[in-house]
Amino acid sequence: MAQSERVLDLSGVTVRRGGNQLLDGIDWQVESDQRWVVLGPNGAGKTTLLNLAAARNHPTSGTVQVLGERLGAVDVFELRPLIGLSTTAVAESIPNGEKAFDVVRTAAWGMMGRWREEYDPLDDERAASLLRWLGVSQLADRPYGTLSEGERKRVLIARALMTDPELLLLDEPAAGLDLGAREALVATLSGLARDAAAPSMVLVTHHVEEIPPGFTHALVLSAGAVVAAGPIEEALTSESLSKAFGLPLTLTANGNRYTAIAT
Ligand SMILES: Nc1ncnc2c1ncn2[C@@H]1O[C@H](COP(=O)(O)OP(=O)(O)OP(=O)(O)O)[C@@H](O)[C@H]1O
Repeated sequence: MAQSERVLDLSGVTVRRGGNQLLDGIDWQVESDQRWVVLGPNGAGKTTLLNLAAARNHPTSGTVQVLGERLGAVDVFELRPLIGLSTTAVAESIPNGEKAFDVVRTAAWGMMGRWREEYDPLDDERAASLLRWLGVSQLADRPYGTLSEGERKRVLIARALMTDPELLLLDEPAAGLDLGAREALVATLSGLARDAAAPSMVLVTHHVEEIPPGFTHALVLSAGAVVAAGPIEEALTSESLSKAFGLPLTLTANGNRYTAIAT
């Protein structure tokens, strides 16, 4: 994309469910050349926010525009193929017996498992090259249920990229990975973040150590409200993290990686 375009535009967004206020007056804009990390404690509303961005949920009040289309005034089934999504809910919907190759390939049809759909050779090539790019092409014929957590995460990111989306949403992609697998995934996502041809990205995480270099912006959430949002070096600070997590934290930047500890 030569020129930056607005891919997400949330204005005064509130989400209420079952008497709970999940999001409270969120204003947030994401441009196509930005890569955002969303941080906050358990229950802050991160997944709720990602589900709005994924056109999987609607706000109770306020407006959400995704890729220039307003939720509530657009057929979400036309919008969803433009959005690559990797979440626990997606991971849990994949049949265990599905081959890794088909986990990726079925995204072309917006399906979770193979049925009677037909694929053209371009779909096959794309699925194979994504598995290769994520370093898991040797697993193409393995049933999804037999993959390790780290292997699954990579296959799910390949699946999220299958439709060549304009927006890529990753919910805790490094959760459950061992140190080596986490570092390898951070490096892969860093490469993607720095690729000008890659989609706009929003990555939800609990841990600053998991922020891939190349991510440009941060949104810090707490109790459904924005604590800080903007360029990562301005929004991600000891102060914003301490406020969000409710304890004194010191954030340290080591080159282009971060650590945070209680002080
Ligand atoms: N359908 C619902 N009805 C009532 N409360 C809900 C509903 N869905 C989510 N919540 C509550 O809304 C809050 C925000 O949930 P959400 O999953 O968005 O948080 P999160 O930041 O992703 O949390 P975590 O880091 O633990 O995954 C939580 O307190 C959750 O219990």
